[in-house]
Amino acid sequence: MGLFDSLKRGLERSREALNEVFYFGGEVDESFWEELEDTLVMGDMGGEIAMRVTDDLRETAARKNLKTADQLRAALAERLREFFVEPESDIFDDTPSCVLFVGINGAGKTTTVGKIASAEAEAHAGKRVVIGSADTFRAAAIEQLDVWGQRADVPVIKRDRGSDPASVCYDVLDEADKRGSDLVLIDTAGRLHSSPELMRELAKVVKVTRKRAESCAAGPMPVHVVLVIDSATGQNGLVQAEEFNDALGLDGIIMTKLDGTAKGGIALAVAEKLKLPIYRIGVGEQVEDLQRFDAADFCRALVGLD
Ligand SMILES: Nc1nc2c(ncn2[C@@H]2O[C@H](COP(=O)(O)OP(=O)(O)OP(=O)(O)O)[C@@H](O)[C@H]2O)c(=O)[nH]1
Repeated sequence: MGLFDSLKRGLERSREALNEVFYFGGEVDESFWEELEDTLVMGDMGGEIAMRVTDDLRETAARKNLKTADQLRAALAERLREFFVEPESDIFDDTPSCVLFVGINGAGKTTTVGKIASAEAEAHAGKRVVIGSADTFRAAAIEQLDVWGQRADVPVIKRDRGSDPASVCYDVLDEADKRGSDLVLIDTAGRLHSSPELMRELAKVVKVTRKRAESCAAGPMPVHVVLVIDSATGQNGLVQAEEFNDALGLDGIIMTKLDGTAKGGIALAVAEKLKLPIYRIGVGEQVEDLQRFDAADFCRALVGLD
């Protein structure tokens, strides 16, 4: 299945709901606009964005005399596209780079680190990738990363369960520095954004990593903090993103599980509210189920265009 097809399949729920709205017989009337707004709200975009999009589309339709379902669909996809932020560069391509993966429990951090390590090691022969396991809380996370590391032939730097995650990150950077690594991917333990103590611990992890990364032998290594969000968490994903951003200053987002029951709108709500780029999306559990985020494709898939 092509990338666009798997995205389309993942966003099926939103597409089907919008298909019903666009299945109007004759003229676009008041009820069309009401249904459109309701459907966008149900798609996890949030009331404010849904209202803004509907109002703007209504104005565009009147100005450009858009009447057919196809014309309106295309205009909707274009309007939605405007909410997304283009990254200045790709943090996994533009090396040297150290990326810290943060997020709530079970969001898909460990799996995403593994998928990216595999994809980057495979796509670029000679690229020196290293995985750091700073999830010292969940023993299975270390084992999971070991499996991904072996599969991708990428070293995994780890310490015993219960070790201080900030000092693990220091050691990971030390090791990466010695090896002359290009890309350092660090998994952190899942935590609730509502736990001040765990968020403080994470802020320390980020601070220590940044500090050590400044003094790499080959020059300072940029550190990026990426929030991994399970798309199926709906509007709660926005609360998570705001809290993690307040505590850490995020650089970007990765949305996982867009293949499941996700409706997709949360990606848009987070991108719009925090003005952060989405670097990758997860559309399954396997190594190949990770895509670069393409806002135009995403919006077309969301509204049911091919
Ligand atoms: N369907 C689907 N499942 C995914 C995706 N990404 C991750 N998963 C699954 O989600 C579950 C949790 O993933 P993990 O990577 O262990 O999550 P985590 O964020 O590291 O978890 P904690 O360490 O507990 O915080 C696993 O069963 C993964 O296979 C995705 O894009 N699609």
